Amino acid sequence: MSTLLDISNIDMVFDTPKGPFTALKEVDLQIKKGEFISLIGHSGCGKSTVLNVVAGLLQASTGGVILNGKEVNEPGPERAVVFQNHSLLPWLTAYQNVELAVNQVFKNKMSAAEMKDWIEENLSLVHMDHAMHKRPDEISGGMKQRVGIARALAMQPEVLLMDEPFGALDALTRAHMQDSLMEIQEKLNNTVIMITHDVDEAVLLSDRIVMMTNGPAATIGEILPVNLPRPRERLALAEDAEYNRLRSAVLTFLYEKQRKVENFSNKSTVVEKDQATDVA
Ligand SMILES: Nc1ncnc2c1ncn2[C@@H]1O[C@H](COP(=O)(O)OP(=O)(O)OP(=O)(O)O)[C@@H](O)[C@H]1O
Repeated sequence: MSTLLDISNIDMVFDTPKGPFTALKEVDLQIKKGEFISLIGHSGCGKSTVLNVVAGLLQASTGGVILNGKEVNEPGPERAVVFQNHSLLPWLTAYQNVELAVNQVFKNKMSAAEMKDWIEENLSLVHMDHAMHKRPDEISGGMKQRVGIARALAMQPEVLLMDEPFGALDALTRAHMQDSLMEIQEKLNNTVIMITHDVDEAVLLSDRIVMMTNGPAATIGEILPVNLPRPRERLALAEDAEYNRLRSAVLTFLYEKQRKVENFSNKSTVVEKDQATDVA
């Protein structure tokens, strides 16, 4: 299959008071339609910078991003972003938050009745149809993230960009959200780039895991294809030899090949291999 999104040889240099800072160096990645890509790497390596360049929120210093043959240089609804913190408008209901995005994209293309059906369809896809007339302060963190995902999906983006979408959720809610996302993915075959710090989440959800080296001048260190059959079921996978091999490969990359020395109160500490599966 041909490339949908071409992240072509990106360098990102930020101007800082101390002079130019090279955050990314020669980041090159081609993504096919329907692929689920995870970006993983230690804190500060440049994952959000990559995502922001694809979103059109940042302009690369060298190289660029091509989506469907067109260069990306500003934000657009064909690249919807889901952030860690839902970013819903607090005075609007779940329905109205999704409506705002749908209006932006489909105003002259759908009738009022079609728009209503479409909004409701997307809210039901994320299992939020029962609470669609509630405001963000009346629903849980997980529910807010569901609305954020519905809002992004309702724009029918060509690429869904997710920056640690479940990072602020408790483990159980997070597992539910991962299952929902796999279910949606199976139905819609979205093209997704997701930043995560969670090794299990990366293996469970991805077709490929893109592992980034530490900055400055961070780049793609290794790409791990995940060929586990779908649908994937977390309990069965816990015992699966291939799942565990992939999980170990990511951990080895992060904690051996890209071992990171942290400075806590003037004391150097190395984040050890078996400490956790959440990347520091
Ligand atoms: N606007 C900016 N100006 C200067 N430096 C920046 C800017 N944005 C990011 N950086 C630097 O670029 C590097 C990469 O940052 P980025 O936020 O992309 O990392 P990250 O991998 O997403 O981190 P985290 O996992 O902690 O969210 C960091 O060293 C950061 O301090």
